[in-house]
Amino acid sequence: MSFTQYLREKADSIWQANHKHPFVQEIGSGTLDIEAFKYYMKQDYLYLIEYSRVFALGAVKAPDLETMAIFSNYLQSTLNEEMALHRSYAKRLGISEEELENEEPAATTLSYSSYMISEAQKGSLAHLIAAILPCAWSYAEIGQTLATIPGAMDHPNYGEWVQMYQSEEFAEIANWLKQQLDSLTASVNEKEKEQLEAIFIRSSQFEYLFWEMSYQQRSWT
Ligand SMILES: Cc1ncc(C[n+]2csc(CCO)c2C)c(N)n1
Repeated sequence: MSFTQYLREKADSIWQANHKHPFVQEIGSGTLDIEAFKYYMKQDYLYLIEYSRVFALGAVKAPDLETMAIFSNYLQSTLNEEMALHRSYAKRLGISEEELENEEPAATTLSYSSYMISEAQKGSLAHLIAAILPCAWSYAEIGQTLATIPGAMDHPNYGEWVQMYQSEEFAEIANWLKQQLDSLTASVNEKEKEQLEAIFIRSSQFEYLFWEMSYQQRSWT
């Protein structure tokens, strides 16, 4: 079994809880409260700004030009494609760009993004990837699952979101990160594997907390 498959199995109960979370389920059924979605969009925009910085750190830590170029491509596609969807959604939902950028991070947004940046800064490239892989991989998995629900991709509010995350492009990002982590861990010792597992689990738990925060529209209290 590959290391990333091992991580996926270790985190399975958390990932199942993410799939079953009412925020995710109600995006699929189209019944999610639009105010919760607006709250999510504003917080996720802040999260993606910090996630982009981790891709930039990936380019800094890359061992060769090819890897560096791929991290730089992902940095540009997050800033200009994934975040463009947030900007266009926001406009449609009546949230201005100014409001998006001036949103205050909620406790979970701040702790999740600070956690990723901290692991990315202090660790190796493998640590950096372990921190961001659950984000890319779980969204690809969720997008593909929701896409099988009749009508989910055509829903006036949530259809575009499902279309984006079920796309081949996002599956490719997750697959590339998995391949990198598998090859970087081919010759690392057990102690380092345990550290990477702890990071992967922690980010998977943060994914759960992010759905929960959004569903409750909870900031700091
Ligand atoms: C809390 C949260 N977790 C994961 C994603 C999804 N995501 C973030 S970056 C990326 C890959 C590169 O664009 C993906 C799939 C999100 N939007 N918000």
